[in-house]
Amino acid sequence: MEVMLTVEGLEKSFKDKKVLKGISFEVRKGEIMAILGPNGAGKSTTIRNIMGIMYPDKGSVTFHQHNGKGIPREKIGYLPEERGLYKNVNVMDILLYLADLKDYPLHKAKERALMYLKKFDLEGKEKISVEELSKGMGQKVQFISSIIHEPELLILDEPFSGLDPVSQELFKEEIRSLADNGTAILLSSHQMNLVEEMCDRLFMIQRGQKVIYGTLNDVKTEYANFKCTIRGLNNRHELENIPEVVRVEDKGESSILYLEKDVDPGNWLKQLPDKINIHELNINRISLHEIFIDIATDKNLMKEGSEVLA
Ligand SMILES: Nc1ncnc2c1ncn2[C@@H]1O[C@H](COP(=O)(O)OP(=O)(O)OP(=O)(O)O)[C@@H](O)[C@H]1O
Repeated sequence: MEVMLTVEGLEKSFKDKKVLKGISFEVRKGEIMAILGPNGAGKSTTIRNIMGIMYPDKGSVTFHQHNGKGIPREKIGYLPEERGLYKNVNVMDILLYLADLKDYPLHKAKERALMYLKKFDLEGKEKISVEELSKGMGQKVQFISSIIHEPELLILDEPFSGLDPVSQELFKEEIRSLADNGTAILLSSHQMNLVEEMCDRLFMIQRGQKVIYGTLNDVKTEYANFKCTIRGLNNRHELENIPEVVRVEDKGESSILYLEKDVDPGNWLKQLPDKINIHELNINRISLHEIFIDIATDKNLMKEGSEVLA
């Protein structure tokens, strides 16, 4: 797949604090690349450096063959973490104004604005002033403003925050459909369930450094060992002594058994001791949410220095 954006060796310090310590990744045409990490990890700083809101101390950002100040910004759409549109302007005017700033033809912008307002349940709201919109409605308008000019690269910083579940679904579907139509998407979000459902590849930062980079499948195969949830009263010690169990978490009447990497769940089940009390049993791979918590809290299911590369 064609590479749209290349981020190479980004380093950034604020005063004497180094916030980015050599961040490198790429975003390809038609894919959703998630950028993940705990609060303060450096996601928004990375995005701001890509957007030219600030410039890195070291490293480069290349969009197609352009870099630095030569990047054609009209081909990029950006939904910043900080929400905010001009307040006393009506919805259509602000959308047309922002499309015009990207040199997008007015008649096409108007058509697309009406189409998207309808899609996001804002039909008939084009004449009302932005300050009359609810927070979620405002966010929908801001999202529309980031895609109205048909950008080739779309950068979304926390697009789902503050949205109700129905609106989250609408955003999710639209983002997926943009990617399917060729837009390269860089998505930062803390909603791991949504990321897991949507993204093709992911890049995880911890303290300004890469900890994971790869396809969702690779990451799950590499880090997401199986876990077995058993409902039934059991002695923790006995559960811990079952072969290939790494750790056991007690949840009252149920226990979660985390299994070693590369365990074949079918074979593992066959050798469960008879004395284990089982009312219900589930085997699943660890979710992205759990992988994230493990890394962010330094519990580390991962081995030192291991990484997945696309
Ligand atoms: N303008 C700034 N001046 C000084 N420090 C900053 C500035 N912007 C960010 N930082 C610091 O850089 C680090 C990374 O911040 P950043 O906003 O990139 O994190 P983030 O991963 O986006 O976090 P969150 O999930 O909380 O949005 C933090 O320690 C933050 O305090």
